[in-house]
Amino acid sequence: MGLERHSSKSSQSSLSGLRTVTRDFSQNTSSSQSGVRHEPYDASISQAQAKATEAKRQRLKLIQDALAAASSSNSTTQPVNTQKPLSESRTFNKRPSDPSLPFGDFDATEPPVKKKRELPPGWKENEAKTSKGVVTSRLVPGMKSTIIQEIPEARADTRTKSGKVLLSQEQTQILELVESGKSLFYTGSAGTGKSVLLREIIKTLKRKFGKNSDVIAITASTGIAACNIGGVTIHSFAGIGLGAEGAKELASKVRKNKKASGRWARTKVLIVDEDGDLFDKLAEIGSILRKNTKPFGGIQLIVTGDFFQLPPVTKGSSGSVKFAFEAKFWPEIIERTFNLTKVFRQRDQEFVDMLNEMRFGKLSAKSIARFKQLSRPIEYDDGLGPTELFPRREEVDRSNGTRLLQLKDEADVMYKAVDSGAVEGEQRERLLSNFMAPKVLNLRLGAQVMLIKNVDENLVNGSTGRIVEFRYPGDIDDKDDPSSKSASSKGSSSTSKTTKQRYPVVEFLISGGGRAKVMVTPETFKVELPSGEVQASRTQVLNFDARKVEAHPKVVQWTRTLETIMCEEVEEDDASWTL
Ligand SMILES: Nc1ncnc2c1ncn2[C@@H]1O[C@H](COP(=O)(O)OP(=O)(O)OP(=O)(O)O)[C@@H](O)[C@H]1O
Repeated sequence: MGLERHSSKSSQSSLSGLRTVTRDFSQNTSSSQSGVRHEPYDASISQAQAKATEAKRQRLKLIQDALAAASSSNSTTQPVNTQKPLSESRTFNKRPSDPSLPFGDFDATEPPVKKKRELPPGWKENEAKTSKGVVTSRLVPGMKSTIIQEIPEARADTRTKSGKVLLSQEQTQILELVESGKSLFYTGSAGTGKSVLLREIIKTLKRKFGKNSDVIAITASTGIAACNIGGVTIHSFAGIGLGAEGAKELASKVRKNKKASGRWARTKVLIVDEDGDLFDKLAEIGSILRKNTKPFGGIQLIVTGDFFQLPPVTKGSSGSVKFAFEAKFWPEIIERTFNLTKVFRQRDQEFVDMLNEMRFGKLSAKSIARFKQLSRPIEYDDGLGPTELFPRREEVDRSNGTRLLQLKDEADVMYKAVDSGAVEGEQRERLLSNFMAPKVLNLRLGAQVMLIKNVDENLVNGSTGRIVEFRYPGDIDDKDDPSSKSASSKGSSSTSKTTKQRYPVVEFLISGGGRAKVMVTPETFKVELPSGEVQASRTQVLNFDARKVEAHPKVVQWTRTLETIMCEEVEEDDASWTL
């Protein structure tokens, strides 16, 4: 069972005073009572029993009266009844007490009404605020007891019983400004709840516009980011393809596209998640198409993201970076810019400070020493080393190359990608250079590899494994080994048995434990227009993953201009704060 029983001091103390009265009904003499055993009649015994029963009844009546009096003078005292889940007996629980409970008519000669442990609809998770945080009680299906867990607010699920998110003050203020129609930008370091706030913004706007919620355009700069927020890429929304042409040219192109021009016409709020490059172009296109001189044609704009985490991709090594906040129209349209400061993800202030220093690219001597302390050889027992992340592709390639050379078995097996697409020449190369799949991939027996496309629920983008052999397609369908299969999302039929090429057979660690031996065959990666036209595609086998992380001096400078919302929430244990 993956659930622990937490019994923190505070939860115990709030239960003090709660007692269990065990009533023994085996002594019941009432003949009308079903289930009573009938003994042979003995008058003397019967008389004594009747006396004892009467005395007991009197005593219990006194107790009952005393309890009733206590109850009326203190409304938070709960009935002494063990039929209810523990959590319901907590004095801070605002749920009304169950009127069907036999408190007022307590009769020791009557067995208690057998009550099924029933929870009101929606009582899966009931939260009550205490001075220390949020108390969450869960009834775990299949378990008899209620798990009571005290979670500090910062770690608690953000949702209340009604499905509402408990936003912090700064998140709430931004949400209110959005609702009032302001165009704004908000950022914040990792874990400050940007995504949580964005989801609430989207929900609130959908409520605001009701049936007309198609006036809200939710976009992100990458497909993955768009997927996460239920949106589309900004390119797809705008209908500008690659967006390489000038604003006027793009506007006339969009005008010919009914769907795209319709989107521009009806949109009232545009949500942009981490986009920099296209800002001015889109601002102009919007104003041309909507015949409104304001940037974006007067559309309300909500921009979010963290420029420290993901600056715009530069064009070529000498290309200068242009952030959205440097755009010509930025000051004209973005009325307020905010920095979220409350960190929800980490509670350790020292760690938050270290991460924050790292974010700004300025580590103190103390933090450097602490990071060095953390450095140690990594132990792993699954035969797979930890994945290394590098900010630059060149560094990834260099590291992969070195690792390959360290493997003494066999020579490299080389895989050349097959490229195609509607665009050609330099433009296609530029598109392809952003792909995870490389043009040429060298592999070797024993190499550790990572899947870069989802195959099924166990083999997903990011699954790691080791090459155990190279084989020709068809050889892998080993009937004696059910774990063997082909890692093509289209199945092994996409590669002919007569192919001269051998492919790597990788032993992957699969989610939920276990391993699977898989032949990895070519997959196609592509960039498509909303119309479905493939701009560029590459068919290739495997490569490592790497995330680019860089701090940029322009962002450091600009961040100083952001507004922070002064909060009164100063609960010590709650969360950490950052600049
Ligand atoms: N108001 C809140 N109350 C409690 N927890 C919250 C709140 N807002 C966010 N969180 C929690 O904090 C964590 C980080 O939130 P989120 O992923 O939205 O941060 P982020 O700023 O988008 O992070 P990143 O920049 O790393 O993507 C999540 O576990 C989330 O549930």
